Amino acid sequence: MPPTRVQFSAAGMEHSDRASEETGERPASPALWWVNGKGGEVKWSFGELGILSRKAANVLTQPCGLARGDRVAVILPRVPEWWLVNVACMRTGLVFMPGTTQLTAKDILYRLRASKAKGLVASEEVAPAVESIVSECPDLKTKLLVSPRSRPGWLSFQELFQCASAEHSRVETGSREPAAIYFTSGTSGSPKMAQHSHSSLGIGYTLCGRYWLDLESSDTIWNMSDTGWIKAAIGSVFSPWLQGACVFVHQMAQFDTDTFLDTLTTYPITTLCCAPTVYRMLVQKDLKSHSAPPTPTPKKFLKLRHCLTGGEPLNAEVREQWKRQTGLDLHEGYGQTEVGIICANLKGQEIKPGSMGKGVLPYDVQIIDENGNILPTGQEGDIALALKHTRPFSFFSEYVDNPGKTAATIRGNFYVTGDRGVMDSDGYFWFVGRADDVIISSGYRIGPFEVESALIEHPAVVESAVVSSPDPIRGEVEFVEQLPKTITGKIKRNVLRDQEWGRT
Ligand SMILES: Nc1ncnc2c1ncn2[C@@H]1O[C@H](COP(=O)(O)OP(=O)(O)OP(=O)(O)O)[C@@H](O)[C@H]1O
Repeated sequence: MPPTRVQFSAAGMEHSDRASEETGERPASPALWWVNGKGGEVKWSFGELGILSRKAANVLTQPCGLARGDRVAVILPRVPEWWLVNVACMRTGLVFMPGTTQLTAKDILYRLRASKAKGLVASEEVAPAVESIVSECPDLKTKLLVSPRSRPGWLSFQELFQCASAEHSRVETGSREPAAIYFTSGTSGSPKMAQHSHSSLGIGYTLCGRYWLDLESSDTIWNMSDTGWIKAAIGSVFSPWLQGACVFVHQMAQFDTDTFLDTLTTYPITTLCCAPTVYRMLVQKDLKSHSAPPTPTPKKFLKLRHCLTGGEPLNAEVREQWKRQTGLDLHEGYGQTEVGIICANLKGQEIKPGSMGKGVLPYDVQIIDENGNILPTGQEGDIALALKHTRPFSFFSEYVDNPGKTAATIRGNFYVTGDRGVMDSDGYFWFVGRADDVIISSGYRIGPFEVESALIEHPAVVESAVVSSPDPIRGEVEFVEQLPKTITGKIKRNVLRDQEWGRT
């Protein structure tokens, strides 16, 4: 690995920091470049990130009293401290458990109790929700507030950080030791606690950073994912830093398309990663004046060259409009909290509109039947990953405290994703739907995504969701102002289905 790359775990990171400092080969661009649109700006080199994260590590272990293996819930918006606490947890062997600030008191209670978290790092906006439930969390021993103001009952990150030492001896964590717990989106039920190791995060995202995100140390990636989801680990921590690339963050109070487009014309962002919902909103605007360089328009994107999306299906119509208006392809990835990226449209590969691309390394992706047999190309079945002799190094370790659910993901020699799809004769995968969402009508199996993609072609339809309904004759489509979504922005088809079936 070239010396400009940052290696994880913390041991590799410190070694790499030092080696590249000595040879002067550190990337010119910062490790983290944060702006808030109100004049606030933070730029940290990899060396500064090293020093500051050692201070943060001392805050977590000394005044907070947390120790290797303890679970720490981190509920912060996109503030620079989120990145510090993330690296500090790696250095100290603490298990990082991110959560979005959109969590309600009930959600936080569920997460703290289910995980038996010992520590909590939160921002001011979630402090009242935490205070309303904290008496029901007997395992929680420390609450750390990231805010310029202090608050009774909380330790202050800012105060402790000021006087913390920058000397810290990292914990020598093992490759299979827990590094993080991610709660899944909860699209199909209660969120599950997918536990990742220092190997699955630390090494697992190398290939994704190099090949799907196409990052090099001269790149700057803007990944819009909320800090609470694994997509933030993929696009805002491990994949970029393993390539020595700069992570760009714009902390917007609220997403708005004008600010978004202005950011791309102001900062040298080369790589953009957003949920399909964001692209669906953007293509409603006139983007012609925002094309990629070298088009000489006054408002061109400064450096944008590679656009990515994932998390839910991308309709071919949206991809076409984005390409037509900006001149840029959208490279879709398909993945899961549990195993990272499974299929993707890699740079240089032909994109087949509507397909989520080919299986990516280190996985052998197959379509299988209910008995674990590989199906011929063109036939719909369960999307699965072949398990050879050992569990792939990039796999989650388990669903915490849920051996039944962990075991249910295995069928014969395969890990089953829970999604249905088809592989064509060129090896491209086509998403049909989650196994639970597939609609059975008059004996036919209908993938909701295919119908949704047809509906969205109509100019009056921004987005669509198709679910089954108990009336076999009724075939009408309902027009609504808004679709129910998870806090990640994914359409909750299970809520629509429950409405249709009178289960709400
Ligand atoms: N490019 C994509 N195309 C279609 N579906 C996708 C794509 N990327 C991700 N998905 C869907 O998202 C799922 C993974 O999402 P995530 O790990 O956030 O949990 P979730 O399945 O949404 O939540 P839960 O497991 O709690 O219901 C995939 O299994 C798939 O159903």
